[in-house]
Amino acid sequence: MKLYKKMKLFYDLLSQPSRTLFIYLKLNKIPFEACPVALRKGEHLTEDFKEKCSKFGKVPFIHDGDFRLTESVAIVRYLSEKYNVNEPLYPKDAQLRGKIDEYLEWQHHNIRANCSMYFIMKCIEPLFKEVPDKKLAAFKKRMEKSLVDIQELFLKDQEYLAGNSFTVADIFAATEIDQLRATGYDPKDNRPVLAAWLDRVKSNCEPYYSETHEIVERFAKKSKL
Ligand SMILES: N[C@@H](CCC(=O)N[C@@H](CS)C(=O)NCC(=O)O)C(=O)O
Repeated sequence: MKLYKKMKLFYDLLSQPSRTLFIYLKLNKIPFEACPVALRKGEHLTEDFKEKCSKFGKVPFIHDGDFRLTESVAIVRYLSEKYNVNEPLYPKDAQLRGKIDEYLEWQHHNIRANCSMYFIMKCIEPLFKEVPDKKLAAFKKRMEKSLVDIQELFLKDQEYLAGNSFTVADIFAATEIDQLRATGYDPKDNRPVLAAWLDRVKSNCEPYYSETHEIVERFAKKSKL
């Protein structure tokens, strides 16, 4: 009998792309061994970690036997090919996939950069140094511009980011946008289009959405105290 080793996913649920991959794997019923890495404890900062685990010293990453891969978007593409689970979250159809990839390329310098920088300025940097109000305001402005773009450039005439079907692009975006609640900022406020989309994405991902966002929920509650 041939014994297959399960792929290992290294992640921290406080990391947006980690939550995306966790949800993606669960929705596609791809078996994996969950290997949490506690970023807050600095478990990823050692040279040993970089050499043996992830050359970039970041999560998420996978070990699939001897094969190691970092970068969440690259991992989704690898998994969709390896497990042939393209439909419906990352369809093979050239035009459908083109639209998903359009968002995935756009997000790096927009939603990903601007929402995570606001989170860092509001929740992480103050643990080490004072963040001037002016600096925080500048990051807030960029983050809000990205939210406007999501509504106006992507959701104007369609239900989801890449068309009228729920895809992996929506999972990537929702995990970034929802994390803003941990800073005490509700991205749904005064944005009915974005709010309705976020609710749709969440219900497509349940029960894994709630499972992976428990930590965001905890931060959000704390931010209101
Ligand atoms: N582009 C990467 C981003 C990876 C990344 O920035 N991970 C963060 C958590 S969200 C991390 O591990 N940060 C630890 C550090 O930079 O020390 C991906 O999509 O996988």
